[in-house]
Amino acid sequence: MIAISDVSRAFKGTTVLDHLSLDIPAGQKVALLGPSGSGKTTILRILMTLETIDSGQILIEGVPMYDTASGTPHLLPENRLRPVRSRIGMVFQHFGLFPHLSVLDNIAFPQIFNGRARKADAKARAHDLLKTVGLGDKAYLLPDQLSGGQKQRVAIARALALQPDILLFDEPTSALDPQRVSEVLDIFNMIADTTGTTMLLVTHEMEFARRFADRILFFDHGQIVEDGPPEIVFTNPKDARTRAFLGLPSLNA
Ligand SMILES: Nc1ncnc2c1ncn2[C@@H]1O[C@H](COP(=O)(O)OP(=O)(O)OP(=O)(O)O)[C@@H](O)[C@H]1O
Repeated sequence: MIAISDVSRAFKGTTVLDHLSLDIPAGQKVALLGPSGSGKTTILRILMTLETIDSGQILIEGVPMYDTASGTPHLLPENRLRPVRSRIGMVFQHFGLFPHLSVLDNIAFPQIFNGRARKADAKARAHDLLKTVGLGDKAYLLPDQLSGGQKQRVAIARALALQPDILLFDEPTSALDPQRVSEVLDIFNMIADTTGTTMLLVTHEMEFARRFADRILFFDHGQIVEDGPPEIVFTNPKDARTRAFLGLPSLNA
């Protein structure tokens, strides 16, 4: 369970997240949609502790990320954050693979670096994960020898290697052609079905969101203005901003 309570964040005086509250139960598949600059990526970066909050609190499985005793939230020290952080993995838009390491080592390295596995076990697990994402025969290639869709799958396998409870994706399909998009969708659904991982995805692709998510959050100016299952949010949203974004007529028209 992710519990985001009354979180605000401003950059240079501009509010990017505005008293945002949101609970995400374990195992949910959530797509974050909305106009550019509405705060979608910022919330993922905050969950990854790549960014901090100005006010509010975030709990991951009941464990706080911030000390709020002084009134201002301070990120907890590294040793206390580690159990929270180890539950969350992120797949970045441009994959973030190490170009000089083989595909196999890209997946094995974080496990070794994080002290999760010895070299031989990490490599064995990397082989298994490569098979899972359909790249069993690409283990010894370098990332640059793969297509965009294949790199994306390696990045997913690498995130899965650390067995996160929560996986975050920032525009996972933006670098892919339509056929690859559908392959990635299949893999996402397979991960959700077989591991029960909570998945949060920022995307501009409505069709991908519709086919992937069981919950759609529509952001506007750092607030959630629509929250519901895809069959409702895409066909009959309540909020005027969501309707305008989706090209639907106003309810008052
Ligand atoms: N570290 C930062 N420093 C200054 N401004 C930032 C920083 N991070 C984000 N912003 C600004 O905050 C706003 C929200 O950014 P964010 O990336 O969360 O939007 P988004 O909804 O994900 O947009 P997009 O759909 O274009 O990716 C933007 O105006 C962005 O320029």
